[in-house]
Amino acid sequence: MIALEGLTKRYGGKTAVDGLTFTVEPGRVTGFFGPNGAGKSTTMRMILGLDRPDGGSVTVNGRDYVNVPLPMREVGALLDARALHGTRTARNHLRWLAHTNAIPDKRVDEVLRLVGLESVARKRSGTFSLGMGQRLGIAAALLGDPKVLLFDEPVNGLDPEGIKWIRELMRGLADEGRTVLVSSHLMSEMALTADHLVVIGRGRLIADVGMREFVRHSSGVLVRADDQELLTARLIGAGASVEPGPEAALIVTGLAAGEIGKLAMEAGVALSELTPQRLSLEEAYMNLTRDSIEYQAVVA
Ligand SMILES: Nc1ncnc2c1ncn2[C@@H]1O[C@H](COP(=O)(O)OP(=O)(O)OP(=O)(O)O)[C@@H](O)[C@H]1O
Repeated sequence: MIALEGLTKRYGGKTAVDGLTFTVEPGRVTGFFGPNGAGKSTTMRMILGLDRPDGGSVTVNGRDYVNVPLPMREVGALLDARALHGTRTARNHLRWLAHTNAIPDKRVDEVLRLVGLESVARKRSGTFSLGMGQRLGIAAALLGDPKVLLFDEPVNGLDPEGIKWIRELMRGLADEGRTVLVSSHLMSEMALTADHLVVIGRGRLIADVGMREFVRHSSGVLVRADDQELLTARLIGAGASVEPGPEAALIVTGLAAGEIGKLAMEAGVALSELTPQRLSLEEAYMNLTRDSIEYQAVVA
């Protein structure tokens, strides 16, 4: 488990991470979402002890990660797959990492097999494609057989086959009871993998929600009625959320179309439209983060 408590990081006058509190639970894939510059990488670096927080705390399995004697056995991380030293072979790169973390050499061949790099194990990593580099980075993360894994934007620049492979790998790791935190700004992709979502914007927590719940909230029903005021009151009384929709319609979330129809009938309200809508996950995510996007594109 990873636990953040009021975690804060400032760079000069800028607060990159602003009082973040959440936990990342084992046995599931937690998606860590936010627009560019939201503070995802900074948070991950603080989890790994690579950056010092200016406030708050973070623990991994109840301990301060900085004080862990053999860190690779505790936490595996893929931070920047492009930051590879190209002169070593893939196998030697991993052997060196294994050696410094008291991990037996045979584990190197195991992880090379696991990530499908056996046939290029003796090639210099500098000759690797982006996808192969990503696999090597993941092999390094898995080397110490850690219970906690962090992946920062792992699918960036990968082809569909590579993306599918990473998705299945993360799923498998979570199914083995490990804690998996994966950052992305691509909701549609991560929606296929994550069971749980933590969304941040401008360094602050925006949502900490189950994927299923997020999906449920991303759908609504468009309603037009002759007495929208009365219907709105009844809907809210029944626990629904009601927002203004296009052309004076209402968008209702939290109740199914059939339940809305029944409520309207009981209230004596005539409906002229009752249409279930489904926002794409990207749209739902945009709605969540709209106010926190730092650099909005200016449309000429
Ligand atoms: N070393 C640093 N010095 C100064 N500012 C930094 C540093 N690292 C990050 N920042 C700033 O902190 C903020 C958060 O950056 P961070 O890289 O954590 O965001 P992110 O969510 O990972 O974004 P992206 O998806 O673009 O990688 C940004 O405004 C960034 O410019």
